[in-house]
Amino acid sequence: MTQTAHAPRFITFEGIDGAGKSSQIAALVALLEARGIAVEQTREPGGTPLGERLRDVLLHEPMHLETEAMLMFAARREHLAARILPALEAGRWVVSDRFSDATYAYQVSGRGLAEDKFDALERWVHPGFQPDLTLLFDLAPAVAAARVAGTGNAPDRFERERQDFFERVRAGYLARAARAPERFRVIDATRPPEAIRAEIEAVVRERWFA
Ligand SMILES: Nc1ncnc2c1ncn2[C@@H]1O[C@H](COP(=O)(O)OP(=O)(O)OP(=O)(O)O)[C@@H](O)[C@H]1O
Ligand SMILES: Cc1cn([C@H]2C[C@H](O)[C@@H](COP(=O)(O)O)O2)c(=O)[nH]c1=O
Repeated sequence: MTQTAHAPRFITFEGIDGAGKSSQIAALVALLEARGIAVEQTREPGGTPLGERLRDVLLHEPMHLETEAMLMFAARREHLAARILPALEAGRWVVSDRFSDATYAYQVSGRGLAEDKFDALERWVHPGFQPDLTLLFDLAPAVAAARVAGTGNAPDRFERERQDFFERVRAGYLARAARAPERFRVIDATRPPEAIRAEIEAVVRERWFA
């Protein structure tokens, strides 16, 4: 396995559905690996065998909002225990497509989960632990929806939500980013992929390789 001289970092990608995270995650992982850094690429909900089963339920079965929030955090608890924390302890960087900011944006802001219930779950599942860097892909829901439609894939339970839902999710993400500006980098996701890739490379270089 590749060894790294750098302290391992936990980097997350966030944004509404269709924001364009997937290909940028692959580019960042390739960039880090080219520097000799061992990287664990993962996603939420998911990232473990149990988490992937919960993902299937979460993306396709209708359920009560609090059930949805608790299942997101149940999958996350498993993800932390089985994947994220062991990787960081072993010196590997972790790049995750979504983490708890998604629960804040989708369940609290999007669906109206009580904020104190979110806070309690977050404190329970990962007290004092947050990503080192969160790249928030920001764009108008109409643009993101056109991208999702363009993939030709059958939309899941979240992707079928209306535009006003995604307006609230977007606002929730931006509010959370404003409360932790040192952790977040808000990316203008309307730009061409190459411009976004260059910005992410610059952010990572400035923070850890300058
Ligand atoms: N910067 C971009 N400009 C235009 N189209 C893009 C851009 N980035 C990605 N796309 C296209 O938009 C679609 C969605 O991209 P992608 O799957 O990367 O989004 P995502 O954020 O991972 O979505 P989800 O959260 O729904 O999985 C894909 O067809 C992709 O090719
Ligand atoms: C972690 C997390 C995710 N979601 C939603 C957001 C997306 O619509 C799906 C995951 O699909 P993706 O293709 O991997 O983006 O789940 C959520 O509502 N709450 C969460 O905590």
